[in-house]
Amino acid sequence: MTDLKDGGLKDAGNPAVTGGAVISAKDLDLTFQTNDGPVHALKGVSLDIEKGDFVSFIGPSGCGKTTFLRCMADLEQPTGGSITVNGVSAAEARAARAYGYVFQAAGLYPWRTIGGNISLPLEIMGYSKTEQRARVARVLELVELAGFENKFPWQLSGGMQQRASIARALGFDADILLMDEPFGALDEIVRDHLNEQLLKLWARTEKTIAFVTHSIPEAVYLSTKIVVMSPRPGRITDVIDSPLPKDRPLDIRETPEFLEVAHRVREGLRAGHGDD
Ligand SMILES: Nc1ncnc2c1ncn2[C@@H]1O[C@H](COP(=O)(O)OP(=O)(O)OP(=O)(O)O)[C@@H](O)[C@H]1O
Repeated sequence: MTDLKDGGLKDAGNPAVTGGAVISAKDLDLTFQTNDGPVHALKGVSLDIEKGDFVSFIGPSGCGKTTFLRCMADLEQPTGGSITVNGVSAAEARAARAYGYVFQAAGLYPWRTIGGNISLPLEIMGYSKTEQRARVARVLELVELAGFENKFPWQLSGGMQQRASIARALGFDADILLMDEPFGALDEIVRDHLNEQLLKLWARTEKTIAFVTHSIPEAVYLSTKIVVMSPRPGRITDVIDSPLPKDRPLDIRETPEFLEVAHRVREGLRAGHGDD
């Protein structure tokens, strides 16, 4: 399922971001043609994601969150509107390896060690062995998996495997990380811990992150901006700029500010349902 070319990150400097949005969608539409007729997945979706933003997408199942992320990654072609990534088309950004993509399932090759999995895209891109080793060590340290390089995926817990998959997506130093429900399959305690680690990683690396989730607390805890989507055809019904400080201990989730944002997200989800 995981295409490593898609999970890779580009090497050269980012193209043409000169102050504008890192990701900019304008009036995006996507209709899939299926045997059962057209499926209208996205309708009139417009959004700007600025450099350094942590943007979460939340909405009911089938509302087009993954489809939108895949449009950013040039893995789906919109049937209307436009999208730019780093100031160029999604296709050009993909060719320049502008982003790392983390899937819901870690998608690690069981016959390769953790280090081997992380270095695979680097190998494909022709990095020297020395450079590969240095990069693997650096990203493993970033996801707090230093020392696990020679383990095989099955020797790691689900949460550790997901961290390894994040490390793989960090290998090329792209400034954009696209994450599709990376922690959806994990239990709550592990998820809390990974949420904390992801925030630290984001603060350290200053990446721009687009993150799909079903969890209101996860969206509110992680994001600088929360995008609420409606049931199909997926539209954006609310964009909430988080008032929470960047530094967020887990117990911030019990503060009135946090609960207020969570309430607004919940209301947005309800209102979206009401439109149908
Ligand atoms: N390749 C495809 N061909 C046909 N229909 C598709 C395709 N990909 C997605 N869809 C449909 O488009 C709609 C949006 O799907 P998408 O996966 O983007 O939703 P989602 O919000 O990410 O859902 P979930 O939260 O369940 O993962 C769904 O109705 C889905 O069945």
